[in-house]
Amino acid sequence: MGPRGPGLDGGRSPGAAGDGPRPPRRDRPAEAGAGFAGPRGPRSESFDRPPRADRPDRPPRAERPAGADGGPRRRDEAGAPRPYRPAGDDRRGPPRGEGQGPARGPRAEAGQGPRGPRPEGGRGPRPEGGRGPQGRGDDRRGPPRDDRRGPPRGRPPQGRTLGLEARKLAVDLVVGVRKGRLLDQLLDEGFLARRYQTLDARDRALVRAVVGVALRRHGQIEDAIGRYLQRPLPDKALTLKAILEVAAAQILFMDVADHAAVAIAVDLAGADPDAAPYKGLVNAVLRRIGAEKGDILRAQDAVALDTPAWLLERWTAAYGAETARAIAASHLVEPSLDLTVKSDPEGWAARLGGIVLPTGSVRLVSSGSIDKIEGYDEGAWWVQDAAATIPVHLLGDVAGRKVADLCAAPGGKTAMLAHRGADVTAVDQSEHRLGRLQRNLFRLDLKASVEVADVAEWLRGPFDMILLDAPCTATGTLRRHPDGALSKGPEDVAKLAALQRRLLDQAIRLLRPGGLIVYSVCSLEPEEGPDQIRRLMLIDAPVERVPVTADEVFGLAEIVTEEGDVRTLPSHLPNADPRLAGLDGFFAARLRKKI
Ligand SMILES: C[S@@+](CC[C@H](N)C(=O)[O-])C[C@H]1O[C@@H](n2cnc3c(N)ncnc32)[C@H](O)[C@@H]1O
Repeated sequence: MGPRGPGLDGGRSPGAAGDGPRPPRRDRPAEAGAGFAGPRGPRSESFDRPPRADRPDRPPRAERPAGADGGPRRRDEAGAPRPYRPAGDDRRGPPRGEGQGPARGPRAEAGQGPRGPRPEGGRGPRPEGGRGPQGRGDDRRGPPRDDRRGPPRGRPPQGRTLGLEARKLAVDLVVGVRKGRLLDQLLDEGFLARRYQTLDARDRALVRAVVGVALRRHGQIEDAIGRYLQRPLPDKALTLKAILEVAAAQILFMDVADHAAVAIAVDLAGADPDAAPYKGLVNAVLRRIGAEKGDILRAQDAVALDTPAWLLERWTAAYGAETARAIAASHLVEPSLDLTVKSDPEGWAARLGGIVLPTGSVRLVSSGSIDKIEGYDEGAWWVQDAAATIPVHLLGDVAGRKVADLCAAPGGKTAMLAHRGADVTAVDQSEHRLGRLQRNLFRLDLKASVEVADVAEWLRGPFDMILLDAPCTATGTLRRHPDGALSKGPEDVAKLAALQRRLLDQAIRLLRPGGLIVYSVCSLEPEEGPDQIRRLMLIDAPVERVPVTADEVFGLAEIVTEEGDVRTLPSHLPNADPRLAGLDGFFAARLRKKI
């Protein structure tokens, strides 16, 4: 399947077609532009590097708000992103979803907004006595009462610089995604990845949280910014736009004090030669968003704004309007962390504070680094969406069978196959990703033969069974990879469908007569799923479908199609707690090679 996650390590497929740089998608015309418009009023209108591994085990450290007065500080002025609570910490409840309304209304008290930019290069001492950061203590609880009145006079002011590097990196990552790169790639290799690695765990968590919200809610954020611009910002002003978006993400959706978000954005604009002339605009627009966020959020149709129109249209055609909206709505919620455990799911669920899903996966409201979760070091489990386990289940008993896992990295399915006793050969064209697969297998104490190869040209076998988890558009994993909504376009569907055809034809050649093949993709697009199987039937390929029954998929009758294939949707597996709901959108079909 195409890039998606979290896999064992949450990595995505750099090698997948359609992943290359592409101009930013602009499927919504700019509605407003450069030049502050003033208030218009709301329109109605790992295995080794886990995906969300470093969500904070505590919220990021507090920021000292720029230009803050010396008045008492409220608990929520700390820079902790609201929706990204640690597991088991239910003090704030789930992140806001569609129709849940704004997080909080505009602050009523005076003096909470930003005072405007500090003098250029303003990292130095403030004229007024500043309050220091809350430090690295557990700032979920806020500072001791007395601290809220600010630090003693003369304490060096530093709050504004706290979190600055994290925000700067968040801005650069958003720019990278807008240029067509995948977020996981950017965090995996290259200059931005190195900057990311130099941050401490909490700042890394902050970066991921801010970027995640900025991408997941990109449409609402663009809409909010557009309300206060008279003319569109220049096309090339990617950094300026990202500065606004990153700050607006915090103001609209996270538990970050508005003035802190505004002040840091103004600082970032001031430090960028192209954005510096717009410092005043940044300040004014963000302050208006802060003041009117309640009205803005109430007026927005989050599903329509945050879902690319081409995808919503496709899903409506494929699944109907109601299901299409349900799919899109599930993308607005940060997904759970699913673990595939080697044994004793109930025991692990109890130890980790999770629930056991019908698939046997353990589901957690995750936070913190996954390598800090109990059982990681001993290799008791790996990260894998519950839906991603289904293709291996469809192969049935694999013990002692010669199985080829084609397009295997980072290896979630390889691990399942090896753990079930198969003699596995894992093939992938990405050496880098196979390195991760091998590290993951090592941690799990599992074994597989590994080969770097283009599956379309790989000649081995014959195999008793084949799993082809083909590269795809990954539109079924936008919950986990919201950047996919910005980096993919309709042309990718056709491009990847052509690649899938070639890989599928080759996979059938590698299978022994009577052998089983499971074809899977994490795409919601019919061309990448059922249409591939339909084509095989039409061309009279030497395979026949072996229909899946509900019993084989844990009684989940809703995921079995009329033809006997599996189709999971992000809106499946509902839960009263939206953080525990959903499945990645997978398609899987089982075929037997004719004798
Ligand atoms: C989503 S990933 C597979 C995930 C994996 N099966 C798992 O469960 O962890 C798709 C993989 O296909 C690989 N790939 C893409 N085109 C390929 C080709 N022509 N030959 C071999 N591998 C390819 C990518 O490098 C990527 O690792």
